[in-house]
Amino acid sequence: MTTAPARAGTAIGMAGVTVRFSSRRSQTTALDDVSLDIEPGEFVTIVGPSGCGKSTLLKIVAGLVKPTSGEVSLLERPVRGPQKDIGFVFQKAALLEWRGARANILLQAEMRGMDRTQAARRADELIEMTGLAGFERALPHELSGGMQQRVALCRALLHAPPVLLMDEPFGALDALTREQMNAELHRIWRETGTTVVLVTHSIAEAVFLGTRVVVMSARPGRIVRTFAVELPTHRDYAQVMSDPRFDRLATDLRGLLGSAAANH
Ligand SMILES: Nc1ncnc2c1ncn2[C@@H]1O[C@H](COP(=O)(O)OP(=O)(O)OP(=O)(O)O)[C@@H](O)[C@H]1O
Repeated sequence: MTTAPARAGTAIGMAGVTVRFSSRRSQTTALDDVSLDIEPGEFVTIVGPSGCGKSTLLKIVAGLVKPTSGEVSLLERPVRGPQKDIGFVFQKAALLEWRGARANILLQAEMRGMDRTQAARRADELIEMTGLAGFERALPHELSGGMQQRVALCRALLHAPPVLLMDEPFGALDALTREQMNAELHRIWRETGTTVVLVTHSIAEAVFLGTRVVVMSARPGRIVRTFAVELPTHRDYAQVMSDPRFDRLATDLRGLLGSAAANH
């Protein structure tokens, strides 16, 4: 499997980022003075109450939303518009209903004008890696929710982006499928070396996947605290769940977020 290119320096940099949305009737401060540096190869998970600006933070990095003030960089270059060096996975897989799984994955290649042979090889590697083999031609409605998200993940990884942004990608899945997807994503992250930023409402998911957990406050979103996750890089789901270090961190996070926001 091709690994994301190793890069020195900062993968994502945010300094004093504030985002205000204005309409004729109201003004919302979604992010307030957010500063965060993410190193290449990190897996940063972001938790916080609903509406605190988590999705906005990802969109800022992707260049889809412009900060009202502050600086954002991706791979040490200032973000001035939509970024190509990223993959983005949303809560809904957003697949084309009339295309099979493999053709949906290859959409990424078509949009980017990638070399067809190389893209096809990469698609097959990813299909293998995510357990989609045998379902290449299946249409989205013939796939389970978990499989649809696997297709979306493969599509986001097709061009081997150095940075992968994920906005509650497993929020709509049942608990068991979600655990499986967590374990798979963790393995894919280890194998590819991609820098990942994942937004989640699940404390368990944040701790299991993260090398660092960022906790945000209710709107206007600020970073309350970041926690380094003191768990081995190689993680087994069942083992992690019974690890006292997991329990301690999950308890700390729950305390910070308050029971209303916790969805463990
Ligand atoms: N394009 C927009 N125009 C106006 N307001 C917006 C826009 N995008 C987001 N907001 C507002 O900014 C705030 C933060 O939204 P955002 O979607 O980033 O929060 P979130 O933490 O991801 O929420 P959730 O956890 O519920 O998905 C919300 O109050 C939202 O209504």
